[in-house]
Amino acid sequence: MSEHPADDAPTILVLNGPNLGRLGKRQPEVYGSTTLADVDAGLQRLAAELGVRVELRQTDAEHEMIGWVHAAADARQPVVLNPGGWTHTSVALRDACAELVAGLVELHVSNVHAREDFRRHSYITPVATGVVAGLGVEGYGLAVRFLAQRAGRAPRVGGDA
Ligand SMILES: O=C1C[C@@](O)(C(=O)O)C[C@@H](O)[C@@H]1O
Repeated sequence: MSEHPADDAPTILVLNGPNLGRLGKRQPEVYGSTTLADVDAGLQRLAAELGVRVELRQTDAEHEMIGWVHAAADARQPVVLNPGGWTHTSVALRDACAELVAGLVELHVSNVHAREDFRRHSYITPVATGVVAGLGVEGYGLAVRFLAQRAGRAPRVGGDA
């Protein structure tokens, strides 16, 4: 456990797509009452514990998100991505994500498989390392923990076999 990440500590990007800036007030019966600012605060505490950096961002603009993914690909950074509605619509975002090499966790706060049919198809899943869905905002921390472990910065979830 380290309070201050080392100079070479990896930065895990936590990228959020459209409407996720409204977490906390948006359909609380589906997405809960935690805001994205609350999620960020929790992730910063976790990052300090794991010895990594976490940078959380949100945008409603697809070109901005694609630019962030390109930069993450060039910098070989691990990414947690909640693509929001682009999950089900965006070939362009999937093509950008296909370039990521340091791990991509696709994350959904809600259980997309228990909702409308159109939410069951994701353009992102085939190019993701794995998917977290339906665990509420807790999923963000689990995804960060997984990517930190993958980067060699945290004990394996469940311990070493
Ligand atoms: O905006 C969102 C949020 C979501 O990605 C989730 O976090 O559960 C699920 C998507 O279907 C939806 O469009």
